[in-house]
Amino acid sequence: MTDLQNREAEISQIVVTAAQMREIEERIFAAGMPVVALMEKVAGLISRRLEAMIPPGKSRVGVLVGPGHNGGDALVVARELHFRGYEVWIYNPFNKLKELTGKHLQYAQSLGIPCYQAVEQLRDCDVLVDGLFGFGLERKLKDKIAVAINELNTWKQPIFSIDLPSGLHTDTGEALGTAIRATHTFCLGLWKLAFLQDRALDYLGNAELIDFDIPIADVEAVLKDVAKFTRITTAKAIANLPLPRRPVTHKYKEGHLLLVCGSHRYAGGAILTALGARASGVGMLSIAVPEYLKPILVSHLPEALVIGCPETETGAIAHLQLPEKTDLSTFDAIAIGPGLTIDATPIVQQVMESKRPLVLDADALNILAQIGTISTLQKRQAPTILTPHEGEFKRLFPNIPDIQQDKVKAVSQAALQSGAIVLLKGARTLIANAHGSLWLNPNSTPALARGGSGDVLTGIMGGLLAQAMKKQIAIEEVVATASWWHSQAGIIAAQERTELGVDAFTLTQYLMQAIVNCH
Ligand SMILES: NC(=O)C1=CN([C@@H]2O[C@H](COP(=O)(O)OP(=O)(O)OC[C@H]3O[C@@H](n4cnc5c(N)ncnc54)[C@H](O)[C@@H]3O)[C@@H](O)[C@H]2O)[C@H](O)CC1
Ligand SMILES: [K+]
Repeated sequence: MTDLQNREAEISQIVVTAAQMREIEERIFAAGMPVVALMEKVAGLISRRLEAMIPPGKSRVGVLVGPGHNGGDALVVARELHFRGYEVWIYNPFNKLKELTGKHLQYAQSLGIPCYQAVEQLRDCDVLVDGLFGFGLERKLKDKIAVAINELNTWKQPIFSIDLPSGLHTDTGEALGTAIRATHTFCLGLWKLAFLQDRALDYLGNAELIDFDIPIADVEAVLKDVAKFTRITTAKAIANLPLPRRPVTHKYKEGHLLLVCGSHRYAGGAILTALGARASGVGMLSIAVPEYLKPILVSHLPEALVIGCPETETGAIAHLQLPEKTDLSTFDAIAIGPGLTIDATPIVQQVMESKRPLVLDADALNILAQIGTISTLQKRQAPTILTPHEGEFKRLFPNIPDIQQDKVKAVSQAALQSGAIVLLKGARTLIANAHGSLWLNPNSTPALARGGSGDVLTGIMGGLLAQAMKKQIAIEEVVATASWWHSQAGIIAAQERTELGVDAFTLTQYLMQAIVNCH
C-alpha cells in the first residue's frame, strides 16, 4: 500500500466526538496553521466536490449561512461556486457572525452575490448547500431558524450539508429541536460519532468524508488516553478473516464450533444459524438440537455433526447429550440461543459454566436475563459475547434506562457492568467491550430487518470465533468482522433483489459473494 492508501485506511477507522475534534483542531492551529487558511482549504475541497456533482452553467445554488465557522465554510463555497459560473444566492438570517464569517459575507456581497434574510427567497434554487451549524451547535434550535429548517425540509431540492446536517448533535446524532434532512453530507476531517448513530440516519443522506490532511500525530495525541471508537471498515474486516489458510492444516486446526439451538416450535432458527456458521469456513461444526430436529438439520447440512438431544415436554432441549469422550471443553467456541425457547434454561446454565468463549443470542439472552445477567456473567471464566436487539438489551440490563437517549453510552455501560462484549443490533450496530472501547458498523441495509437475520449473524460469529481461537485475532475484532460480513451480504443481496428480497435463508446464500467481491 502507498502512504496515501495507508492514510486513507487509517483515517476511515477513526471516529471522534465534537470535543475531541475541537481539541485536534486546536493543536493544528497552535502548531501554526492559520484558521483562515484551513477554512480556505476545507471549503475549497467541498467546492470541488460540489462542482463535480452539480451541473454547471444553468444551476442556481442556494447557500444557507450560519453564524459560526460552518457558515464561514459555506461562504467560501458560495464565493468559489460564483467564480465557477454558478448563480449563487445566500440565506443568512443572523445579525451577529463570528469575525471570519462576517468578513467572508462582506466579500461575497461585494461580489454582487445576493443575500436574503428570508428562506422563502431561495425556493427557486436548484440545489441547497447547508452551512448553518456544524460541530459548534450547543443549544436546541428554536424560533425563526427552526421554522426555516422545517420549511426547507418540505422542499424538493437536493441539500448538501457541510460537516453535519444543521441541527444534529455531533455526538448523539439527535436532532436538537429540528435538523436539516440532507441528501448528501460532507463530514469534514474525521468521522463524527453522529454518523454512526441510528437516529441520525434520516438526516444524513449519503455521507462522505472530506480528508483535509489532519496530521495523524495530532489525532493520536488527543485520543491516546481515551476509550477509542473504531469505525469498522471493509479493509480491516477482510484482514481479520481467517484467510489465507495455512497450506498444511486439518479440520480441528480450523476451529470446532458447537451450536446449541432449536426447538419444536422454532426449527428454522437452528438451520439459519448453522448455515451462517457453515459460511464462516469453520473446520468442524457440531450442532446440538432436540432429537426431533436432527433429520432436518442433517438434510440441510450433511457435513455437520448433528447431536440429537433429549427433549422437554414442550420440545426444547432437555439436556445436552454430547457424544462419548466429548465435553464442552472439546470445542473452540460455543454459540447458543436461536430458537431454544425459555424452557432450555438448564442448558444455558450448563453452557455458561464452561470455560470456552461463548456467543449468546435470542432465547439464551432472555434466559440469562431471568437467571441474572450480571451475577451469572461475573462467574464466567472465558470471554462472553452478547448480541441483543433493543428489546433483549432492556431485559438484560433493566438498570440502564436511557438506551434510546444515547445508545453509545448504554452499550458501553452494559459491557462495563457485565464484563461481556456487547453487540447491540440496530441500523448501525454498536459493539462495546469492558474497557470502554467501541466498534461501530457504518453500513447496513433495512433489508436485514427480518426474522432469522440475527440467527445468521450468530452462526457467522460463532464460526469466526472458533477459528480465531486458533489464531491471534482479538475477540472484539472477530465480533466486528462478523457484523461487517452480515451487513455486507445484506447490502449485496438487496442490490440484486431489492430490500424485499433478503429473507434470512437468501442472506446465507450471499455470504460468500460478500467476501469474494473484496478479494
Ligand atoms: N474541524 C475543523 O477543524 C474545521 C472546522 N471548520 C468548520 O467550523 C465548524 C465549527 O465552527 P464553530 O464556529 O465552532 O461552530 P458552528 O459553525 O457549528 O456554529 C457555532 C455558532 O452557532 C451558535 N449557536 C450554537 N448553537 C446555536 C443555536 N441553537 N441557535 C443559534 N445559534 C447557535 C454559536 O454561538 C456559534 O456562534 C465545523 O463544523 C466546520 O464546518 C473549519 O472551517 C475548518 C476546520
Ligand atoms: K451544516
